[in-house]
Amino acid sequence: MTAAPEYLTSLLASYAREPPKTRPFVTLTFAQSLDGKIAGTAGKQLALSGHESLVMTHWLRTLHDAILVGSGTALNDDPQLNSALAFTLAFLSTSKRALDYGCPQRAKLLRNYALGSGAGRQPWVVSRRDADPEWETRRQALEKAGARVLVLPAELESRSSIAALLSLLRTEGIRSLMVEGGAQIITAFFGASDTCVDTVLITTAPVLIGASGVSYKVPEVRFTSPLFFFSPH
Ligand SMILES: NC(=O)C1=CN([C@@H]2O[C@H](COP(=O)(O)OP(=O)(O)OC[C@H]3O[C@@H](n4cnc5c(N)ncnc54)[C@H](OP(=O)(O)O)[C@@H]3O)[C@@H](O)[C@H]2O)C=CC1
Ligand SMILES: Nc1nc(O)c(N)c(N[C@@H]2O[C@H](COP(=O)(O)O)[C@@H](O)[C@H]2O)n1
Repeated sequence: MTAAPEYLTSLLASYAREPPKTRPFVTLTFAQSLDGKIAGTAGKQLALSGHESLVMTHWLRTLHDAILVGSGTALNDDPQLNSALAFTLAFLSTSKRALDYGCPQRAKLLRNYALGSGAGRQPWVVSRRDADPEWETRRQALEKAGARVLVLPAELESRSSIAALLSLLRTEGIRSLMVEGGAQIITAFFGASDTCVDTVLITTAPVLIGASGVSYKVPEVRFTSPLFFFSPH
């Protein structure tokens, strides 16, 4: 397929407009089981999406300026976040733990970038500055390995972490953001007090995982954006 499917381009048609001044357009999208689990016991990565859904996810990656995952997902899954179809740009997290993601032998995002073959763009890591001297050492190591570390500016510290993060990304020229997870990040976006999600797209797989699986929460149902479910998987 050489062009994105019409159902996705029409879903995201409004993203062609100028995004809000304080944030990019945001698509929250992930795959879950019938009992609402996004991963197995102890975070075991699960292939919940089937072929059709993965094609959709890869197209979605090409239709956004950037992809966000939490440091938990980055460290647990070591994802590629690229696409069989085009380039993507990735963010990892908003905190210090993500600075552990600095070993190019292990980190697929850094390896993709280092290959310079068009397989991936430079990963960005968003972090809060930390007084611990170790923070600076880890920042330098991660940048040496090929990432760009963005530090949340002090003036944004008083805002909720999601609003501050989105504001920073907008300032950096990101007009559309695809948020893939994991559980804490999904919960934080569902729970953010400011409206910050434009589209929610959930793939539901016809499987049950059980109580030991990883699940997200919807802290309060104040969410007004339309929900889309992708069931054929
Ligand atoms: N099925 C699917 O579609 C997907 C499944 N997954 C699964 O999800 C699991 C990982 O989920 P989880 O462990 O919850 O990790 P997350 O990927 O949600 O990352 C959690 C980390 O993100 C940072 N974070 C969380 N909330 C905020 C916030 N409000 N502001 C700033 N930073 C925040 C923190 O980083 P720090 O600790 O560094 O401060 C936190 O530890 C994995 O098992 C993975 O396989 C992941 C993506 C998609
Ligand atoms: N759409 C979707 N379906 C699933 O079944 C999944 N497990 C995920 N996980 C997300 O995709 C990342 C892995 O991507 P790569 O294949 O390495 O590019 C993983 O980290 C989750 O963000 N997504």
